[in-house]
Amino acid sequence: MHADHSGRKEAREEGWTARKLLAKSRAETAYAAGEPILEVRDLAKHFPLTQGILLRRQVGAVKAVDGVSFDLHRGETLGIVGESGCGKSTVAKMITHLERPTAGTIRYKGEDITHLSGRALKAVRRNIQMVFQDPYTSLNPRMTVGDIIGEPFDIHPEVAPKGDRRAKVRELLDVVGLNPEYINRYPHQFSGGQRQRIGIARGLALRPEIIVADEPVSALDVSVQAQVVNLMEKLQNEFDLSYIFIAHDLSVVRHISDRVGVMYLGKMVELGTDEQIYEHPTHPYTQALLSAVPVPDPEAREGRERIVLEGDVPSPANPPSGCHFRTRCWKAQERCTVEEPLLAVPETLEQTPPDDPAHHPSACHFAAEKEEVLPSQESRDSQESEESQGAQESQESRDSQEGNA
Ligand SMILES: Nc1ncnc2c1ncn2[C@@H]1O[C@H](COP(=O)(O)OP(=O)(O)OP(=O)(O)O)[C@@H](O)[C@H]1O
Repeated sequence: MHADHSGRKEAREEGWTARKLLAKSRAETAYAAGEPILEVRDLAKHFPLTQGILLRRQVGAVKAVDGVSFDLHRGETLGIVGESGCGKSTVAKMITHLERPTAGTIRYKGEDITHLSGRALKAVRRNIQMVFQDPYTSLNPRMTVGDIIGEPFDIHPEVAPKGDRRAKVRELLDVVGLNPEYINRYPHQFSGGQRQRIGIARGLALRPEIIVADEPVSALDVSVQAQVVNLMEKLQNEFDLSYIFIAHDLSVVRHISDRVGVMYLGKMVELGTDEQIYEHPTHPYTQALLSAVPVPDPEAREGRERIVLEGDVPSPANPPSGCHFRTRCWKAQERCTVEEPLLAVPETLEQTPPDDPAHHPSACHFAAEKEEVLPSQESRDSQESEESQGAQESQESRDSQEGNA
């Protein structure tokens, strides 16, 4: 009986292993055929809101991320942009397994990694590293730079055996443009830009394939921001890296991104190539964000219309029904209250040819390029209709005068 039981167990385990191997080889085949390196589908994170001290009752949830989908291709940089609190960092934390998703899937090279744990998770984590926002707080002030950059080797000793570590750290310092002689210095002995280089060196230590950079330059002076962005571009080419580059400002990601996703209140509202987002935005929120980007050329600045959004971003604990942006949108209508627009090529733009830059996913029932949608255009429309009504009335009065004559 016992022998029979263990025999069945073995057979079951063999079956599992065979199924796992089959799934893995299927995943690898799919990836080899040019699949995205990372696929994120319907990702959600709802943080429970609780009440009471002893009996913590859940009274609601903060919908920090609420159904976000995108792909990342090898060697590509996907910029993710949106105002503070829209869920960018939570997306980054779920991809790097610092937060567990409430729903949705994350696939890495075709393999579902959403709920991995133990050794399998450790192996994947090596390939997906994070660079944090604030180089002033993310580096331990009591550790030397050598220890900070070399710390990931404690978890993955196979990458750098003990005797090799200092040499590897020196190499990494050199790669990010810092003097390898600084290996024994402490974070406070470096400037902000240098500290972010240390953070990047640490992110590179395990030779990852994907780096998720959560606002890596937001805490730096503008002049230093460009240097760090340039460094990240150089490293991308050198190490064949794919980036998810998060920022709250569209102008920061423009230089480095191949594609850009715009987030608002837990949702991705527009996704497109550099040209589609910056030159042909169709979602009112993207248009508003772009209108706030500083323009150095005074002539271009003069001809530009600024869209000032009214009100604050609503609470993700109680987002508006239908379209989350409708409470601040000048185009909102009844349909926006009841029907949530999905991130897809909108009905209003379906007739445009696929190679038209306006033809890209935008979560708006009334998506259209800016010149057609600005309030000034609406007022021009009503002026025109008033004028045509006036013209019609004067024609009628002329006709009646002629008739009288
Ligand atoms: N652990 C948590 N518990 C409860 N709510 C959280 C938690 N982490 C984040 N939130 C909430 O989720 C929402 C999204 O936060 P998140 O940090 O992802 O936004 P963000 O776009 O990255 O903003 P920022 O640029 O300010 O970091 C916010 O309303 C935030 O308060």
